[in-house]
Amino acid sequence: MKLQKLLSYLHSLLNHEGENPEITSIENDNRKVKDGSLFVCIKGYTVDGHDFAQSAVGNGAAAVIAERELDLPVPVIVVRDSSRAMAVLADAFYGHPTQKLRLIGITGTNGKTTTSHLLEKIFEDRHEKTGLIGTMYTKIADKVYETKNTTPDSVTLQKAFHEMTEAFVSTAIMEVSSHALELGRVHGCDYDIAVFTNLTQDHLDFHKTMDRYKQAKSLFFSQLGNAYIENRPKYAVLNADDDATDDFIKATAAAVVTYGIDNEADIRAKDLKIDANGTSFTLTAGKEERYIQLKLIGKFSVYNVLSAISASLCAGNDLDDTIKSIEEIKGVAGRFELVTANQAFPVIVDYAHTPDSLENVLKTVAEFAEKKIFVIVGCGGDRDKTKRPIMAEIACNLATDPIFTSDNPRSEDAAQILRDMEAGVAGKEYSVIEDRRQAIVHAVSKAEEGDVILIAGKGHETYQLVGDEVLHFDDREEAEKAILSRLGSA
Ligand SMILES: CC(=O)N[C@H]1[C@@H](OP(=O)(O)OP(=O)(O)OC[C@H]2O[C@@H](n3ccc(=O)[nH]c3=O)[C@H](O)[C@@H]2O)O[C@H](CO)[C@@H](O)[C@@H]1O[C@H](C)C(=O)N[C@@H](C)C(=O)N[C@H](CCC(=O)O)C(=O)O
Ligand SMILES: Nc1ncnc2c1ncn2[C@@H]1O[C@H](COP(=O)(O)OP(=O)(O)OP(=O)(O)O)[C@@H](O)[C@H]1O
Ligand SMILES: N[C@H](CCC[C@H](N)C(=O)O)C(=O)O
Ligand SMILES: [Mg+2]
Repeated sequence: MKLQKLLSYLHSLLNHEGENPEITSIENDNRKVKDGSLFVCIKGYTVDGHDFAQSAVGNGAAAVIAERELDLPVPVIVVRDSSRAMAVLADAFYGHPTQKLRLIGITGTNGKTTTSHLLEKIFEDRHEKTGLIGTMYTKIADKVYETKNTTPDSVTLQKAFHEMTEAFVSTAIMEVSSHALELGRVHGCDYDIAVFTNLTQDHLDFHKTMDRYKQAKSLFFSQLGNAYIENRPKYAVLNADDDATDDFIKATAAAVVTYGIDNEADIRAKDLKIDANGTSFTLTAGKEERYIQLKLIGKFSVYNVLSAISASLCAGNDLDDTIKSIEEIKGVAGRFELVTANQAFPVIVDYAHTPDSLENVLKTVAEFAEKKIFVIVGCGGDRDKTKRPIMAEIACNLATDPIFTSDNPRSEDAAQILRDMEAGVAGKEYSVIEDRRQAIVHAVSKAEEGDVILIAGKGHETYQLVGDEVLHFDDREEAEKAILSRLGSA
């Protein structure tokens, strides 16, 4: 696409006329620039992309988008906010791909990955080709790509959508993080259905206050279509049991569908029965009523199922087909995943890394644990420090044997993170075993029939981030090794 054509999408009052090279790609990393790239300079949290503009030109950049004038031998287009300009340009460069897809976005503190996988199953059972973008990976039809962020930057995102349209994907499902909303990564995405799971504490290192965190989430609903087009309805699917929903109802012009358990809702679950093998409940959807039996465990799973059913109905799917798909789902990797190696007690690996998710998952474990509950839990480095003492307190209140350990210390000192956790539990009973492998071995060696071990925080992760190193580490593998070693030496 020609530079001038691309720039016309910025709708800028400033005159950008001038040279008009052919643009071959949009890049914000000078190391990815090739001949004809448009290089976008982004002032990041670590470095300033403007410092790499010269090198980008050296690598072949045909033009540069920047937030200030730069002395370069190629056209430099100055914009107010280069991240936002990048989103506009990426959407245009890739031919507005989300207008050609049914796009379902999911935001909320917990449950995004789980809900996205429930929806993926529902649409795949309808024989649709699907795309999925989220924490675990980006999946385009049958191809799976590694991802760095839950919601990637706008260029990576639009490129993925473009590839989806080329692969005849009809429904794309994606997690929309609050960081992405705040930083404009999803500008240009034309969502058809926007789902809200819940809002509880996390990411205060980034958003500073819960109110600002809520405002970031609110952007998702306020940016959802503000026109009423026949045959192109827009839906906001909201959790009636979460206080933030009232604000999102006010923020959106889209049709609102609510789901819930405790409060009145369009799609509601009642008579929940939860045990170690699954969960059952009665669903009401308007005048329809169905008995549903899930292999998924816990009240929080029912919320994810309700939001997925609601989104599916908004997409026009049949209720009974949707329920059939949901009832078949065994689980999502690293979410309440059982490690079984013939041991006498359940060992569960779960991705709870926020106060609310830890509380939910421990309360669920308490519903079927007959004796002790061991929880192995840590808190990530370079992340919200204020959640550390709270998570430690929840672990001590809801488990008999809490063990604090490391979870991706990143640039921080692992021992200091543990001290931050301990600040919340003075006088309570707990152990500290910094080495996560040893913490798992310890719990496995102590547990007996009737006990439950919960290994929280890393779920599907296959690494431990220590400093700049990515060390292979998988809770599921470690638990299995520890169990086999105990059984072998018994
Ligand atoms: C705080 C944050 O969101 N950071 C994101 C940001 O990184 P940054 O600001 O540090 O970038 P930077 O390294 O300063 O670079 C600035 C610019 O210079 C460019 N550069 C940099 C170096 C170089 O040699 N050449 C070069 O051109 C970079 O490409 C970039 O355009 O831009 C990067 C590229 O898009 C992101 O990968 C990175 O996410 C980091 C990895 C991250 O950890 N983000 C977390 C906080 C996050 O976004 N999490 C949410 C999910 C949270 C949840 O729901 O649980 C997510 O959506 O992933
Ligand atoms: N609806 C829910 N409400 C509260 N907690 C939940 C809910 N769904 C899942 N959880 C808990 O949160 C953990 C993370 O779930 P999931 O990965 O689906 O969330 P996420 O929103 O994608 O998280 P992230 O933002 O880190 O990607 C689960 O392992 C479980 O402990
Ligand atoms: N998306 C979350 C994942 C946290 C996972 C946990 N293991 C940690 O490292 O804190 C984050 O980046 O904050
Ligand atoms: Mg996720």
